Amino acid sequence: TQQFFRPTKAIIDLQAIQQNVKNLKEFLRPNVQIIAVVKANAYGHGDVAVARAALKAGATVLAVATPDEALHIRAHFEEPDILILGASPVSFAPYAAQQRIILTAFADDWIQQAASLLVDEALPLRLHIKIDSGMGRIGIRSEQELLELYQTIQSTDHMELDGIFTHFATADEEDTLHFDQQVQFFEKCLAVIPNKPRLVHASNTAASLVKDPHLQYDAVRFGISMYGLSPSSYVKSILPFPLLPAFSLESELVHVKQIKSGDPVGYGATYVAPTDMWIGTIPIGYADGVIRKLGGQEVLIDGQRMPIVGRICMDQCMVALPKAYDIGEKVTLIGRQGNTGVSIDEWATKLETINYEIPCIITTRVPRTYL
Ligand SMILES: Cc1ncc(COP(=O)(O)O)c(CNc2conc2O)c1O
Repeated sequence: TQQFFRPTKAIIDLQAIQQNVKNLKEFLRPNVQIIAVVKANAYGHGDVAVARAALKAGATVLAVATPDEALHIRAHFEEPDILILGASPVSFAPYAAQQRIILTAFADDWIQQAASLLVDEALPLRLHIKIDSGMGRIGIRSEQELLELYQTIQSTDHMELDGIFTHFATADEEDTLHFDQQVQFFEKCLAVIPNKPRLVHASNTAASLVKDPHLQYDAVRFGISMYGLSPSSYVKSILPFPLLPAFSLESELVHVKQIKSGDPVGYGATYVAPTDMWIGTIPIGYADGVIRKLGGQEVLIDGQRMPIVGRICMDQCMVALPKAYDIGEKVTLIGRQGNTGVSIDEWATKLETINYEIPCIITTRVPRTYL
């Protein structure tokens, strides 16, 4: 494996991933399968390592967003089913059949075009029909459309209907109006198809944790809380079991200096030392995902919270220190030191976004290492 000389790294706790999956498995109705959602490089945690941990802990299916993610996963895992949750180009159909990758179907003409590319395939292409019950993204939106698609797949060689699913837009919210309407439409869809396919699934993390167990159907799609994060503050207030955060972001001080009152720090000289003080420099910047809007965010050094000062640079940022520290002093940007912590949720609040986005924006320049 490649050696990294810069001390900046993300640390992924695979035991936490496994424990989160095990806790969910215990919580679900018996025989409900776990589809581990490892798309977007496992929400920035490293898809191969997370997939291995999730499978070890009881997940049976891996879900990704794109054909390229699916091929990358299949290259590391011979056995498990892989489901592409998003749209795949028709041209990918033969590769999916060969590589036993399950595709999401929701358009009749896509089926017709794909069929023409499958004539020489030994293995059938497995499909899950996507129902757009109120997410407004991809999927069929009427029972009529569903029946047509169902019939087309049934009458097409080299294709097999393996599943049917929908995705909830508001499962993580307290108000259930829209959610109930989505369930109602999905149930109507299930009622009109002649035979139930192998895997009916609808629930994401939020629905799996806080909604009627009936909605677990044959499998749930487990994403955000596999990484130890709660889908929303509402869900966080009623979690059925504790979540173990898996993501930490660490570096070290590479320079420490004392500056005088009035001395400037960073681009634009926007920060001016209010007194004589110590400044540390950390080799991480916005090209690593520590975007400039994080200016002022506190990091952990020596078990204490200290603020980033001055504008965050592309590769470095500066921190106000209470005293001198040695070069190499550990800096925790996300994670814990003793009983002090900076969480992904804290970054999300500061950046006026959701926790999902934070590990995803930590760029590939930051190596993912594993516990
Ligand atoms: C179709 C589908 N199923 C399951 C999940 C997992 O959801 P969870 O992480 O809440 O468990 C997602 C997440 N998709 C996205 C998460 O953030 N933006 C998205 O589009 C999804 O798009």
